[in-house]
This record gives sequence, structure tokens and C-alpha cells, in this order.
Amino acid sequence: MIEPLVGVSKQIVQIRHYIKCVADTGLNILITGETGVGKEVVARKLHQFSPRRSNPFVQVNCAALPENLLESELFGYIKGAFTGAQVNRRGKFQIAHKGVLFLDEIGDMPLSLQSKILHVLQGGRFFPLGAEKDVTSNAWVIAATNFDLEVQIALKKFREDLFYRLNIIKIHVPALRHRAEDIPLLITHFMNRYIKRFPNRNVLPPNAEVMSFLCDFHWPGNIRQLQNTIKKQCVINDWSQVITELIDSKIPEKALLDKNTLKNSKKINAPVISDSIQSIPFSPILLEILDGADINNEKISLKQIRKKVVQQVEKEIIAYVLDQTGWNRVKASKILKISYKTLLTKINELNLVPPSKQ
Ligand SMILES: Nc1ncnc2c1ncn2[C@@H]1O[C@H](COP(=O)(O)OP(=O)(O)OP(=O)(O)O)[C@@H](O)[C@H]1O
Repeated sequence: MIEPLVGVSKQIVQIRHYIKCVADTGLNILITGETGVGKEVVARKLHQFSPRRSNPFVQVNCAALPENLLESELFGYIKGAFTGAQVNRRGKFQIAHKGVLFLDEIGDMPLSLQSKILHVLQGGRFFPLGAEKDVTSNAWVIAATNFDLEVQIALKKFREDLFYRLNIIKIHVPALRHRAEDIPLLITHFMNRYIKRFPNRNVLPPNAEVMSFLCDFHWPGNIRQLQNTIKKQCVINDWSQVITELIDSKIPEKALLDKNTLKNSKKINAPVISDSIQSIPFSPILLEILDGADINNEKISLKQIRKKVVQQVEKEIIAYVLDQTGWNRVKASKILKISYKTLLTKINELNLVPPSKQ
């Protein structure tokens, strides 16, 4: 299953749009961003939306292997090329022929291999280790890095010519703390996933206090860290503990402040979700409405809730269809089976803005 690129922030909406614009170009792409922001998810989406989708997506982590192993992994070898090469072995460039070769953590690639990669990018041909005949690869190379490659170039750790070759299209995935509006949706997404995986635990979704902490948190490990946090909550079902561990896992000033505030505050008071509705996906709006709610409280007006929910769902679905159609309003109104005029009214009422004007 391909991981969805969850998010409603301006940045994620733009990245989704950009992916669709460049996915059929075959131009080299460099994806940048801190660890855990979703660079691999973006690379897989590019593959999914490209004409190469039925050919392999091959991933190589350039930081995980020592230089000689990385070389044989990328280019392959023929029997007898070195001690231990008992059979011919195809390299990842060959396996990714007509598909995608995702070079993860390219900033860690040794300089000598960088020049070989450049050579393949220029001519599409290379020699497997020990081979006398070169082979061709028409792999679409997508690279990712959490280094600032321009600094690496200045430090003479990355080749400038390779940088320009890879950086034809650059997609920067911002850190989670710079798009906190994605956090509630990501929490819902991961809660739905892990509640299914660890059932029968009466797992509490975050209440307003927890949600506000999670949205303000610095998330140095980005979405990966958020994902693990939600996984932990779905297993131990104790937000106080989860948050204490989260804060203890890192020490930025802000978190220390939050830690003291939380430690002094009373036990987190989240709404209990009963067994019967545990498998129902929690929408962020449901979380908001249920938060701290007392079912005997007359203030829960179904009419108001219905209005709020309908507006929210309409906004999400219209934004999605507009995004998918590249803001072609005629096409979008046909898909949504509403008149063009109604769509324009809704765009206006729901405050939807095309990416070009955001
Ligand atoms: N927008 C998103 N929606 C849903 N899940 C996401 C999103 N972005 C990232 N994830 C999840 O977060 C985790 C980390 O994502 P990913 O591996 O793509 O990050 P990365 O930037 O490539 O990290 P690294 O630099 O450490 O390799 C994965 O489990 C991925 O499925």
C-alpha cells in the first residue's frame, strides 16, 4: 500500500500539486528536508503518478553501506569481480531500468561514487564491477537529502556538477513544526491505523489540552516521531505518560517549559471512547466537538454540529477535487455534480483559495 501524503497545510497542498506537474517529466528531482518529514513518501508519490508506475521503485540508502558495498549495490558485478562474487549480480541501476531509482541520503555518498553517478546521469551507461561491456539504464533518478548540499559543496564533500544535475527540480518538504495545521489530521490518520492494529484498548484520542500540546511541540523527528507517539498512545493509552516520554526524549527550551506546565497540571482529561465506537475513524472535527463534552450538557446542539460538520466535509472534498483538477472549476463542478455557479459560491463561502493566490 502506498502511504498517503496526509496534510492540509498550504505547503503540502502545493507539494501534491507539484508532484502531479513533474511526475511525467522524467527530470531528475532532489527532495530536501529534515529527517522524518516524508521525503520517501513524496518520492513514492512521484513514482505513483508517473508513467513508470508499473515498473519498479528501487530504493538505496546511501548512508547505510560502506563505499565498496554501495558501489556493487548500485552498479552490480560479474562473477569473479572480487573475492566472494560467486555469481553475476545486477545493480540497482539495472533493476530500476524504466522505473525509479530513489537515492536516499545522497549527501552521505562518498565523492568517488558521486562521479560515477554523474557519469550514469549523463549517458545512462555504466560498467558493473569487473565487466568489460557497459550496460544501459533508463532509471529515473530521484534523490533525497537532509543535508544542505550547498554547504556540503563549500566543504568539498559534494560535487557541484552532480548537485546541478540532480537539482533540476527541487521539492522541499518543510519540517512538521512549520506546518502545525497538518498535525490534527496526521494524528487522526495514525490513530485510525494503530487502533485497528491494537484493538480492544479503549484508546483515548487527544483532548483539547493534549492536542494543543501536540500542535505546539517542536517535533525534531518530524512525522516519524509523531507517528511513534501515536503508536505508543494506542498501546499504553496514557497521554500523560506518552507526553512525559516525548518531552524527555529531547530538550529544547520550549519543551522544558511545556513539561513543567504539564507536570504541574492535573491528569489529562480526555473523553472516553467506548468499545462500540472505537473502530469509527475520529475526524478532527469530532475530536474537537467531543473534547471535554458531557453528554448531558444541553450545549451540544446537534443542529450546530451538523452545520459545522457539513461545512468542514464540504470544504475538504471541494478543496480535494479542485486540487486534483488543477483548479479547473468547470471540471470540478461536473465531478461534484453541482452547478458551476454553486461551486463558485461555495468556494467563496468556504474561503478556498487557489495555490497561486495563497
Ligand atoms: N504526509 C504524510 N502523511 C502520512 N504519513 C507520512 C507523511 N509524511 C511522512 N509520513 C510517515 O512518516 C514516516 C517518515 O517518513 P519518510 O520515511 O518518508 O521520511 P524521510 O524524510 O524520508 O525520512 P529520512 O530522512 O529519515 O529518510 C513514514 O512512516 C511515513 O510513512
